[in-house]
Amino acid sequence: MNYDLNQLSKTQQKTSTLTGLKKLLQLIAHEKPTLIIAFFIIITNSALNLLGPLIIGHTIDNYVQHKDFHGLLRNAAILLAMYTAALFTSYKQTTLMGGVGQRMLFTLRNAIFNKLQQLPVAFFNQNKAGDLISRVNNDTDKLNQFFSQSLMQFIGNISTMIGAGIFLLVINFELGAAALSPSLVILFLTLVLSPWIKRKNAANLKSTGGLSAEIQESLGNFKVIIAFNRRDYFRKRFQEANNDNYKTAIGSGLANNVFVPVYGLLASFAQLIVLCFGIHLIRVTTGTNAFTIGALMAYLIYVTNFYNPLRQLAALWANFQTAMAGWDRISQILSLESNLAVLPAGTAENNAGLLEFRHVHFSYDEKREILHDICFKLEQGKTYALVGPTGGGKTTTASLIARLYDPTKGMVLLGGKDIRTFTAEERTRKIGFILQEPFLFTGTVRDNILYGNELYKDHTNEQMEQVIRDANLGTLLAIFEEGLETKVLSGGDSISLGQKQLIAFMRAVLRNPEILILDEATANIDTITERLLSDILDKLPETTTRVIIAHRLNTIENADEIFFVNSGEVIRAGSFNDAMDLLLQGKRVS
Ligand SMILES: Nc1ncnc2c1ncn2[C@@H]1O[C@H](COP(=O)(O)OP(=O)(O)OP(=O)(O)O)[C@@H](O)[C@H]1O
Repeated sequence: MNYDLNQLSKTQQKTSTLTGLKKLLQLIAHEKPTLIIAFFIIITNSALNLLGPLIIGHTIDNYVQHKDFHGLLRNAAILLAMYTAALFTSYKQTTLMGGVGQRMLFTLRNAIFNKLQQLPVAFFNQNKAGDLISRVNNDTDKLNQFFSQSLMQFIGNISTMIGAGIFLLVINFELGAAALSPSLVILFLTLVLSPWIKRKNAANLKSTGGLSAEIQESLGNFKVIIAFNRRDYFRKRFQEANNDNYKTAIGSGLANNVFVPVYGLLASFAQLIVLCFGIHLIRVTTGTNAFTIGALMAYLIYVTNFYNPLRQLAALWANFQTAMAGWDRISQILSLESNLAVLPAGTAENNAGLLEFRHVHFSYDEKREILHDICFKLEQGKTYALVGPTGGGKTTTASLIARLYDPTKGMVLLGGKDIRTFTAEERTRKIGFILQEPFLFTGTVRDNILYGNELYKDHTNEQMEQVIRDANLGTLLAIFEEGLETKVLSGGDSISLGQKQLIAFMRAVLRNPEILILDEATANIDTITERLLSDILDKLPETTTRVIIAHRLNTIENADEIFFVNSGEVIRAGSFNDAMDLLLQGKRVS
């Protein structure tokens, strides 16, 4: 299954703005009461602002022209009260929507992070961490900016525009229609150019993700870069990514602002129409139908009330398109499903052994099959060794035992049942995997040993030390100067690689798994400590099955059975000497 977010099929990648918006609104469905209150507040705000020009027109015609100072003062007081109320509603709306935006950001980041936790290893093989970080941080923030700052302005501006439009048409239909006609050009341009604007913003977000991936890669590998003096190479790669980001940022900036001058021009044009047509109407109309100077003033203000929000909408529309482009990138993650689904529980087969590979085929991608038609069984309590040349497929075989991947064909059975019927919790309780490159989290040795192990989480350090001694791991813990409280930094740079492997070893053994897989788990450990580990392995419960991958043959001397893994085949090597022969000759015995 393809998990590369930057190579998704066109249909997976492209969602229309409307579908995207609908999905997004589902995410904030629980905010409905707040949104409704905010909506009414904004409508009130627009209504208060829209009544202003009517009162001003009325004041000019009835009080200013007749020099009625009392009437003028009364209307001025009404206007002051209305504008103060508008200020209050505007403030209230900002605080309400700011809260919605932040809560949405919080929910969204949680949703993405939870989804990332559910996705299979293949997803992380195919995507760069930097790009994922950019999606979780940068793209969600674009949505937050739109929801907390722009959405209500958006609604407010639209309602002000609609209100102003209605007033313009009701007071004098012909003049109103003439004043509104330039806005049709804007509507047309908006409809035509929106997909282009969204595309430009999507390209910019993608290149920001690429830039973030580049930074992450060079920071994560700084030792290699310094050791090989490859600073120039990474500087060049960063410059290219930065250059790309710069170009796409210019492109999106241009697209986002392309409307602004056009809006300004059309707004001035509309005012000119109102002025000319209005003066003409004042000249030609008389009596009760007379078009007054007050009406013309009100008209000019309504035209401003109509076109100013329209101009602001240009900027808001760009925010909206950026938010939608960000949302597309986020929903690409949210819509992915793990291909490691749990199947309904079935009945266990008899005589299936503890673990069985039944005609298993596997490939990481469509290009090359790594394992071909593999069949073997592992029995309870036995020790198995996987040996073979580098790149032969040992780690891949072990990864399939632990269900980090599913076979592309065939089946892996655990306790006689399809391994896919076990939940992740059940599976990880039964199978412990010490990876070739153990990863440690920032915290202490204790935090890392207890990672994913709920059993001892409430134990005090003294109780934990006793548990560790009982599991024959006391000598390993003694290697750490401050014992359980020894500090560990993410990536584990504060301790040696061998020490990391010891922590990973303790972590796996304390879970007391039915199958313990050690993938080169002693590769970085001195001979004396290695012997310690070997003793600990010997003292594991008799029922524990051990699967050991090792390049150093002395570590597999005591294995009950040795498998030779090479070129997509896993075959029984027979005795230790046969395995030696196979390794030395690079071929198998028949
Ligand atoms: N994530 C991956 N994506 C694509 N191909 C992979 C991936 N991991 C391993 N491979 C390929 O699969 C083949 C088997 O790799 P594997 O890691 O299983 O070998 P190995 O026997 O464990 O090697 P080593 O002794 O060096 O650890 C190799 O050709 C490797 O290039």
